[in-house]
Parts: sequence; C-alpha cells; structure tokens
Amino acid sequence: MISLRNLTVRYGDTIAVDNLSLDLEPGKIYGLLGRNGSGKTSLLSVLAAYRKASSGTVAVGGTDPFENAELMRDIAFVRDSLDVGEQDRISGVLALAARLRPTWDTAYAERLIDVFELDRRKRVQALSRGQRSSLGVVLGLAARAPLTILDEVYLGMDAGARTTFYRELLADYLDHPRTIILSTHLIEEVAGLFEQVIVIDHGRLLVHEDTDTFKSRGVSVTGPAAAVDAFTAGRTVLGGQSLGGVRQATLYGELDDDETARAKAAGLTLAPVGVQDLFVHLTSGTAAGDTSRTEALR
Ligand SMILES: Nc1ncnc2c1ncn2[C@@H]1O[C@H](COP(=O)(O)OP(=O)(O)OP(=O)(O)O)[C@@H](O)[C@H]1O
Repeated sequence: MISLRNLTVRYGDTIAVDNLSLDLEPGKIYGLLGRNGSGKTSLLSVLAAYRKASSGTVAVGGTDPFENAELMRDIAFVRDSLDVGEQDRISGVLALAARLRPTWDTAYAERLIDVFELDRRKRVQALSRGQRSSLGVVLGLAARAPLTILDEVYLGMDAGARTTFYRELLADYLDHPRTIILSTHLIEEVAGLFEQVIVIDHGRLLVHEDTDTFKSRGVSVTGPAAAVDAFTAGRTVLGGQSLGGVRQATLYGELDDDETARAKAAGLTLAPVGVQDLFVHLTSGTAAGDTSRTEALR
C-alpha cells in the first residue's frame, strides 16, 4: 500500500501540490490526469523520492522512500529527462540498469529494444524525441519495479510506437502485476488501460475512483430532438450535436433506474461517456478557489 498524507509541495510562492492525501493499492494501473501545471510531476517526483515534500508524509509499504536506497530500487520513475548519461550508449544504459535493479529482466529489455527498433550502439544524446521516449519505456517496463511511474512517457512517439507501448505494458502487467501510475494527456487513447482514475487540479485531489465508476458519472442521450430536450431540461449538459431531427446530448450526473427507464420509454438511447469529456468538464475553468464544478463529486 502506498499512502500519501497531507502532502504539500511548494516552490517559493507556488503551491504545486496542496495538502493531498491518497492511498494506492498494490497491483493496479492508475491513470493520473490533470491539466498543465496541476502538479502531476511534482506529486510523482515526491512519490518516487526524487524530491522531498514541503510537508506531509509518503509511505511505500509503511516506509518513507526518501533517501532510502533499498526502497528506491523498487521504484521506477520514468520522466522526460530519462535520468541517464547523455553520452552513454543504449547498451551501457541497459547494463547499468541491470546492475542497479534487482528486478531487472535482461531478456525482456533486449526484446523491447528490438520491438521499438532502437540501435543499441547509439548514444542517448543522439536519439530522436520518440526514440528517447521508447528507451524510457524500455527502462520503465524491464525494471519490473513493484512501483512503476511513467510520467508522460509517450512524448514524440508516433502512433505505431504508442500502440506498441500500450500493448507491451498491458501484456507485461498481466504477467507481472505491479502498481503502475501513468500520467497522461492522451486521455482517450490510454483510458482503456487504467483501472483507477486520479484527477488532480491546482494541486488538489479531485477524483480517485474506479474508471468505470468515473465513467458512470456521465451519460450520452440520443433520440428525437424534442424528447432529448425534454429529458435533459434542468440537467447539466456537457455538450452535444444535432443531425436532422436527431439530437445527442452528453449529460453530467448518474441516472437512477427510474430515469433510465423513463429515457428508454421516451425512445432515447443511453451510452457511456468518454473519460476525456468528463475530465475536461471537471477541470475546465476551475480557477483556484472555484469549486462549483467539483462540489458535485463530494
Ligand atoms: N522546479 C520548479 N520551480 C518552480 N516552480 C515549479 C517547478 N516545478 C514545477 N513548478 C510549478 O509547480 C506547478 C506544478 O507543476 P508540475 O510540473 O508538477 O505540473 P504538471 O501537472 O506535471 O504539468 P504538465 O502537465 O504541464 O507537465 C506549476 O505551477 C509549475 O510552474
């Protein structure tokens, strides 16, 4: 179990993470979502013991990972900077990872290098943006660390490389379950992977729940325009579209059994809403202190 309690990260006057408490269970894939500057990297850096919190506590299996070399070997944190020698060749980077990480799987790393078509002789500084990201994915996955944190690791990867990444991550996770945290802005593309959604906004925790529960907070209603209008009157409508006499509206808020029956009786079709639509709704226009959109979650 990973527990964060009243965690705050400050940079001078900027509060990047604001009194955040969170529990993560072992063996799940978490999606960490938040708008630019919402505090994701700051939060993950503290969790990975790369940075000390300004206040609050972090416990991984009951122990604070900060300056705990043994515990840090069980945490893989892959971020933009890769944290490897820029002059080193890929082969050297892999050899070092194998020495430092007790859970490193050399055969798997070699396979991933081939899957991503990386040239082992190339120096890190000579890699393209997408190749750097692929190397980050190899380092993150082959580490098989009990806590694996991948902070926007797909930057610059083309669609094919990203698809390979998602496929390899899921396959390896099923064979070797561990706690994986993915921070991402490619929400719709990655949402199928994560079992739990964590949304932070202005450094505060907004949502932490099963992805399915999160999705059930929104519903798409389609049918004759007049029936859709009658059904959606007085509700929070996130968006929609019309074509001829048919209208589709995206609603925020769960429907109970009676409402669902009423919608069906009115000839309306109900369907789930994408994680991204809900995320955008919950985090749009939430200036610091404005909690009106998020009160509904509490
Ligand atoms: N080293 C730093 N010095 C000063 N301020 C910082 C530093 N790192 C982050 N910040 C500030 O802390 C806040 C949170 O930044 P952070 O990088 O954690 O957000 P993020 O959610 O990862 O953003 P993005 O999605 O854009 O990567 C921002 O206001 C940012 O400007």
